[in-house]
Amino acid sequence: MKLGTIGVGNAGSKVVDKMVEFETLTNRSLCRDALVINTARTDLSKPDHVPEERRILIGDTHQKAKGHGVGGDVEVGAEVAKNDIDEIRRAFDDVDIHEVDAILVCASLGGGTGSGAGPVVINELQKMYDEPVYALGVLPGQFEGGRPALNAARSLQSFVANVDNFIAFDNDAWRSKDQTVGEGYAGMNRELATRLVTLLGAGEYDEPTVAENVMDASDIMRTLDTGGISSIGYASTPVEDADEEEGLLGRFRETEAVESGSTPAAKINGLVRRAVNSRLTLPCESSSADRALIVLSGPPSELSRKGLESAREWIEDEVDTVDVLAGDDPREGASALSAVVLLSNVTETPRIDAIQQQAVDAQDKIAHQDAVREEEIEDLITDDQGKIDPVL
Ligand SMILES: Nc1nc2c(ncn2[C@@H]2O[C@H](COP(=O)(O)OP(=O)(O)OP(=O)(O)O)[C@@H](O)[C@H]2O)c(=O)[nH]1
Repeated sequence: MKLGTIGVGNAGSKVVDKMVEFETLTNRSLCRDALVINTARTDLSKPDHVPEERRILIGDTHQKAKGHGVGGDVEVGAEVAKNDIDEIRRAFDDVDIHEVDAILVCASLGGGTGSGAGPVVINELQKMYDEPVYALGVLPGQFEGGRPALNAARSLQSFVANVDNFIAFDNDAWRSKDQTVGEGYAGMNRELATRLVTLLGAGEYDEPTVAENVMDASDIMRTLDTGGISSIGYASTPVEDADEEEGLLGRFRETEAVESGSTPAAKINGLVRRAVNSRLTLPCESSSADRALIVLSGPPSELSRKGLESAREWIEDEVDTVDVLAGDDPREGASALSAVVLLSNVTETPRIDAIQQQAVDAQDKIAHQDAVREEEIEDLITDDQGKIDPVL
C-alpha cells in the first residue's frame, strides 16, 4: 500500500525514521510522505531519513513547552497540538493525498507529546480525509512506573476510538536486560520497522510485476478494517546461495536457518507457524483475533502456492476464523524469505490489562497524595500561620 507516515513525539518519530531506512535498504516503495511532529527541538534533529522541511516543531511559544518537550504531561501535549492545529494542517496540505491509500500515525503512549498530541493529530486527519487512518502505538514498560502507564491507559482509549486500526508494540515484551536503554530502543525500532514495512509494503513495486497470488493493498486494508487493536508476528530465514548481507541491512535481519532439505511448501508452513508462535509486537492470545493476514516475502523461486495455502489453513484453525487472507510479495534478489502475520482485533492482551490496572493504582495514589497535600497546606495555614519559611 502507499502510505503517508506521521511520527508524533520522540519515539514515534524514531519509528518513522527506521521505516524509511528499512524501505530504502530493501528497495521497497511504501512511505510516500514522512512527516514528524514534536514539541522538543532537540528530538527533531534525530531523524536521518526525514527531510528537514517535514519536521514540525509545535508549542515553541507555549508557556510550559517552549521547544523543550512537555515533560510527560499528556494534557499539555494535547493542548499544544490544539493551539498549533493550523500549522499541523498546513503540513498535511503538502501530502498528495491521491498518492496514498492510508495514513499511519506512530507515537509512544507513555510520554506526553505522543499520547497527548497524537489523538489531536488523528482527529484532524479523520476530519480532513476519507482514507483510513491507522496508528502504531508503543506501550510503556512496567518498570517505568505509574505515570507512563496512566498516560498510556488514558490515551489508548482516544487512539482506539478514533483510528481505523491500532497496531500495538509492547516495550516490555521486547526489552533485553543485557542492553542499555538506548541500544534496546534502537534494536526494538529496527524489529518494529521490519514488521511494519514488510506487512504494509507488500505488493508495492516501482516496476509492474506479473506474479500469481500477489498481496494487494485492499486485502491488507480489509484485514485492518476491524477498528480494534492488532498485533504482528514475523519470522525470516536466509535464502540459500544469497550473498552474505553486509552493512546496514544485515543489522535488520534476525534470520534463523530452517532445516535443510525441507520442501519449499514445508519451509513456508514452518516459517508461518514460527511467525505466530514467536514474539508478537503485542503478546496476545492469537485465537482472540477476528481476522488474520499472511504475507510471504522473498525471491519468487522460494514462494510456493501450496505452502502458503497450507499455512493459511493452519492459521484458520489456530485463530479459529475463516477470515484469513494470504498473499505473496515477490522480491527479486531478496536474500531472505520472510513471513509476516497480522492478527487483527485481538482482545486477549494481558499487557493492556496490566497497564490499565497500573493506571488505576497510579490514579488512586495521585488522588491520595493530592488529598494529603491539601490537608497539610490547610494545617499550615490554620495552625502555623506566619511560621512558613520564605523562599529567599
Ligand atoms: N520502542 C521505543 N520506545 C521508546 C523509544 N524512545 C522512548 N520510548 C518509550 O516512549 C515513552 C516516552 O515517550 P517519548 O516518545 O520519548 O516522549 P514524547 O511523546 O516525545 O513526550 P515528551 O517527552 O513528554 O514530550 C517511554 O515509555 C519510553 O519507554 C524508542 O526509541 N523506541
